[in-house]
Amino acid sequence: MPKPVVAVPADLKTIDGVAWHAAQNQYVKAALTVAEVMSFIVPAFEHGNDADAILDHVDGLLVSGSASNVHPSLYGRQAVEKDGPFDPGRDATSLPLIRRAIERGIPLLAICRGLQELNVALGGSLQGEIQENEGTWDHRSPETPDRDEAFAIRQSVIVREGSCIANYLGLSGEIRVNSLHRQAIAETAPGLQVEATAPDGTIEAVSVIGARTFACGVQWHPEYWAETDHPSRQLFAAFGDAVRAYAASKAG
Ligand SMILES: N[C@@H](CCC(=O)NCCCC(=O)O)C(=O)O
Repeated sequence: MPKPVVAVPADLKTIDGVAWHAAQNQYVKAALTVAEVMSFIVPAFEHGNDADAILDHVDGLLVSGSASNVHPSLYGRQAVEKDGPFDPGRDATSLPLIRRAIERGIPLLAICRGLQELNVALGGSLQGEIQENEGTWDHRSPETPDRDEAFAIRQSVIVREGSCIANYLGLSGEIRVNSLHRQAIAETAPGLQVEATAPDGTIEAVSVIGARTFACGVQWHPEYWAETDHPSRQLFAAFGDAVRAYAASKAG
């Protein structure tokens, strides 16, 4: 069977004054080396993308992290300056892909911003600057130019017993993860169940209730240490297995 392909929504970024549709290497590399799937980077157009036309040609959907934030208007709030930076093209591409992948039973792994997009796509809401809330940790990365340091594994997360994530990891209870976010789920979407939380109560993982296949979002970054960190590797390997199963089912 040919190597399966997953869609990866790009970010729309300006690099040296030029607009690029780009995905970070760490996500597509983990997809290739650990999930053993290829990535099809989807341009982040605000108008004109056809989610079904894209999903007809792939076997999974991998929604990556990004320093940009989902626009608050998508979950019923007025945007204020500190809610940015925004990427409306990414929002307009990811949310329809997420909804249709779930409806069509196509495997979905959503990471960090991707978990936030999953929650908004299904009708939930987000909160910003969570570190300013009383009793909430600072989940942002340390100020450092060193990416390994920024993505260092440094935070506890409690995986709920009997959850999908626990099944994929082969364990429940405390795991250690990295953390690079200042937003988090406020209201969990109706179709999602909480799979893991940080000791400060921050939601760290969700899954789609009744999903026909792998359909999870995590607030941490399993892609970054996917080759060396056990829970990270387990998650990407399980996603890859679900993608291969879906591809095989399409082949009939
Ligand atoms: N912007 C959102 C989501 C955070 C996120 O996806 N972080 C990824 C790390 C950014 C990078 O690659 O440098 C939030 O802040 O909650």
